[in-house]
Amino acid sequence: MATQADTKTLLEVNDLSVDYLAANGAVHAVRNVNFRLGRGEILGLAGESGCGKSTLAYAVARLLRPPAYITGGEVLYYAGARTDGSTRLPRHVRATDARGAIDVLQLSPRDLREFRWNELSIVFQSAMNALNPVMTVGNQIMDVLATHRRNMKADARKRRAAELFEMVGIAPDRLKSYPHELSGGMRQRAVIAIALALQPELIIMDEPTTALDVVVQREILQLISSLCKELSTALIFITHDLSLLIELADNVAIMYAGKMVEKAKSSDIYLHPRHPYSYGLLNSFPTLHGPQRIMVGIPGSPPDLRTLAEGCSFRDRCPFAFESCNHITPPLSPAVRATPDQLAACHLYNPALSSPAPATQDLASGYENLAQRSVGGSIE
Ligand SMILES: Nc1ncnc2c1ncn2[C@@H]1O[C@H](COP(=O)(O)OP(=O)(O)OP(=O)(O)O)[C@@H](O)[C@H]1O
Repeated sequence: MATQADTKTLLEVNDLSVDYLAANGAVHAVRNVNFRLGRGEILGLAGESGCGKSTLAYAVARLLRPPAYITGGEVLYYAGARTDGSTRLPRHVRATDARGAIDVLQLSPRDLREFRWNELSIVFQSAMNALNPVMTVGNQIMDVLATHRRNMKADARKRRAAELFEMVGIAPDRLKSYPHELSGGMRQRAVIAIALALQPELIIMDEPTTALDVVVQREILQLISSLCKELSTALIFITHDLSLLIELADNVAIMYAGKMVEKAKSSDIYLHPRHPYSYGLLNSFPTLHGPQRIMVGIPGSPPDLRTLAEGCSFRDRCPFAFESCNHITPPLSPAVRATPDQLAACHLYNPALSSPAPATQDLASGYENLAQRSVGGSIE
């Protein structure tokens, strides 16, 4: 748990759970998730569709609406002073608990607004289509500044808008353009400029580039990650492009059935994924660099999130599942000694239940055997 002395932690999520209360039963979309995000850290969230990535990201920003309900846990935010010594939150919002944290889930609606605008920016999947079509993009940026930086004079707002456009690689004379006069890539860059306008400490991006072609997607994501590095802004981002995620994020968290099943440095996940699901996911994408692997998809599909029992949720699709996986839920914990920061929720790394821990090659062989059995028509 972070303490006041731990100045590197920006966000700490403890035991967070979210349900969607649907007519046919509660969907347990996020289940007891724990993670910590450092200042300026880029964390990529990956996992198949429906595994709870967006729900987790929106829960952290407290953006969920019914039928979604946060059923447990806490989201702690360590505001701290910025590198320039300033702090933007009003004094009463900064009021901290003994650990020096703001409990985001307990903020009043007014304080939450202050928190969101000053500390956090969110870029949604279709953000570039959410720009106001009857207002120039320049005026949209200046509007944000006028509303939230009341002391800023009109000239300074103009200068700041031009500076932001330059930062995201658009010529400042395009500030006079209306959204329809900009290409998709430029509109997305304008959205990023707006997200950066108030110098947030944390940006959350949910598939920010899905509507763009792959070349522009890559450019935009590279721009986002280099700006975050330059400005020491922390970023949580979700994209289906796992190879890009690994390239741009410092750390990657893999989600499955509402749980975080692996979290590690990008390079560790890439070179030696520990959780069989992470291995399967990585292997579903062709890679240009790094170790050659035979591509084998993960058989089956994710479980119904309304009827989850104890045990590992991945067991029915896992080539390595054994007895304990059926009834003991594996905790997210260090997998092997060589990479202590690499956490995996898998019994294969628990010496009390299974030994020895598998190497990446063993994971590969397990999937290959499964594929061969499947081709031979003998898969159970
Ligand atoms: N309004 C809703 N009512 C009921 N269930 C929902 C609702 N919204 C999402 N869910 C369910 O919650 C689970 C998690 O969804 P979520 O969108 O967070 O996953 P995701 O990993 O972000 O998926 P994607 O990559 O497709 O965006 C899914 O099973 C989904 O069907």
